[in-house]
Amino acid sequence: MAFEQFELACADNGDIRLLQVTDTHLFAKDEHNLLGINTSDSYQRVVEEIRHSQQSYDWVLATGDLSQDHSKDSYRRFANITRQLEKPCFWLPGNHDFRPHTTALSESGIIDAKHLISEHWQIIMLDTQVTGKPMGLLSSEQLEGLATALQQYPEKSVLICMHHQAVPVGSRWLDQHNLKNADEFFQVVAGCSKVRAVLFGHVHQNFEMEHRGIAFMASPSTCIQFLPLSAHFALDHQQPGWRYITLKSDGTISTRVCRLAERTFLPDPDSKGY
Ligand SMILES: Nc1ncnc2c1ncn2[C@@H]1O[C@@H]2COP(=O)(O)O[C@H]2[C@H]1O
Ligand SMILES: [Fe+2]
Repeated sequence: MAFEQFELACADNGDIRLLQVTDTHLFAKDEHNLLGINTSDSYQRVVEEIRHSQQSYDWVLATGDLSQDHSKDSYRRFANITRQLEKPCFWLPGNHDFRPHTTALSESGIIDAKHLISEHWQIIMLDTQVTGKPMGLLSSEQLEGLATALQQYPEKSVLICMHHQAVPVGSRWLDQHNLKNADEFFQVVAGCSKVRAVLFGHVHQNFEMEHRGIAFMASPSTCIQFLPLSAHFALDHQQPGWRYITLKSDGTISTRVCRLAERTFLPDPDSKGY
């Protein structure tokens, strides 16, 4: 199995400049919220802040859990807010996404391609969803597609994106919902020294760690934040955020996480989960 390919143009200096938004958890209805945060308002504020920032980016990557209520309208809402960024957006599914209704994404201009190719880099967007379960798993088709992509362009540096964490983030309650066959994933990437980074969502926090020579990076959600290194479910009062990533032509990466400055979005302190 091979993934459908999409050619990525680079900036004048050869860089691939990315913006990651993740875990928007949107609803169809304007007034619905997740643990006290109106997820539409928080994503809209994030997009406004990105528009006002000086940082340039050419492509948007959305790394799953775009919807919280499974509705087609929640995916239309995602596309409508994301459109304001005025850059092409690629997406991959998280555990909360509902595949029969994600068709609303492509109908609204969000790009479905999962294998993005540029002169010096390839970006591979993997599907780790197990329908109805919070944990992640790479199917044999996904592992085969990954292996095929790595073999096809052995000279290109690689960024792999997926929703779930392939390495523990250090919170017991959250790490039980991890990528269950991370060992199989590592077997496939072990054959390729060009894998530079794995970018993920799901953990609703800024996380950066090097493991087996690969940079693992997760980013704040655009809505609720989980408290890092907590054994039990706990929310953080940090604000919604996003990440910029620059893939340079020499195979190196520079990255930066940003958050909303004003403390507008505060979750319900009595939340026990969702
Ligand atoms: N209190 C909790 N304990 C364990 N898991 C939870 C709890 N609350 C929510 N979850 C699950 O953990 C997941 C982590 O992030 P998600 O947004 O994917 O969705 C969350 C839920 O599926
Ligand atoms: Fe998730």
